[in-house]
Amino acid sequence: MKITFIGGGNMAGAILAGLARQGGHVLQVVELHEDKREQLARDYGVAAFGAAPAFAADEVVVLAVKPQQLKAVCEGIAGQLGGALVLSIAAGVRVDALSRWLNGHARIVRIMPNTPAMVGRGVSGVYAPAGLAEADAQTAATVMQAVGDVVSLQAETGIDDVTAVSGSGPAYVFYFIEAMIAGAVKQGFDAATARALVLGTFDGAVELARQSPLDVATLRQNVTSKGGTTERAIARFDEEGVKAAIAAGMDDCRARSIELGQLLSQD
Ligand SMILES: NC(=O)C1=CN([C@@H]2O[C@H](COP(=O)(O)OP(=O)(O)OC[C@H]3O[C@@H](n4cnc5c(N)ncnc54)[C@H](OP(=O)(O)O)[C@@H]3O)[C@@H](O)[C@H]2O)C=CC1
Ligand SMILES: O=C(O)[C@@H]1CCC=N1
Repeated sequence: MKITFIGGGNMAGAILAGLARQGGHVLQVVELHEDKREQLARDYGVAAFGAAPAFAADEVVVLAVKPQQLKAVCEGIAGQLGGALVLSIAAGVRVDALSRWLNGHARIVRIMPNTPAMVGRGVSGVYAPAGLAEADAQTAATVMQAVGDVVSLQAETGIDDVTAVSGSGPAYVFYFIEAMIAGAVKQGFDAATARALVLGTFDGAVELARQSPLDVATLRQNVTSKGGTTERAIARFDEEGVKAAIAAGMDDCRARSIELGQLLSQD
């Protein structure tokens, strides 16, 4: 497949890394910054341009700029799309706006990926509008399956939901990891040992949750001896409202996705 990314930032780089590792694709990127173009060409062997080339109907164009930049980008490439399949990974911006900015183009799929795509462990929500050819929906899923798991979404609002869970989710996990590393350093460990202890704990706990027939609440209870040490830690987390704060943060994330859609999909 010939796949061109418009925007060569964090998320495009993560997906390109996964696609390059899979091999078998012609990969291109259009990116404003020369240093990023050079790095992407060096790291993943992609052809990197400062301006969009002309596309053809058997190509895939991935819109990977910030939502606020999308209208200008779409209007800039509308005349040279050549009927290509367009995948948008931008938060918020809806298919109807994309189609309008792309002169009525209808081959559009929305995707909400996440950065673990970089190591082939991404999770993506994919929304293909009703009326889109099944083959196009399948192509979008196939591109994202190259870098991880794919969840098909029946409604466009599902993109907002996925954003709050897995799209932004890696940041929540890194936030928790940061907090635990800081806590380990406070216990007296040097930074490298703290990192090894914490990442090892995350790896092991996730793998155990995957492999165990038990649900995660039971796995947590199994660590928590009556009258023991974990009980104290969890009691403090509950007292401080950690679970409620996480749920509220996810609600706010989803609300921002909807808000971005409303703000940016109007023109
Ligand atoms: N980061 C993430 O974890 C995720 C991001 N997304 C979505 O992916 C999209 C990209 O996000 P992210 O990679 O983080 O953003 P970045 O800002 O890292 O990447 C976008 C890149 O595109 C460049 N750019 C801007 N305008 C153009 C243009 N006209 N032509 C070519 N390149 C251009 C930007 O330059 P400049 O910096 O100068 O503007 C920047 O280098 C967003 O819409 C976001 O919602 C979705 C899921 C997860
Ligand atoms: O923070 C953002 O807006 C993007 C979308 C999902 C993850 N990063």
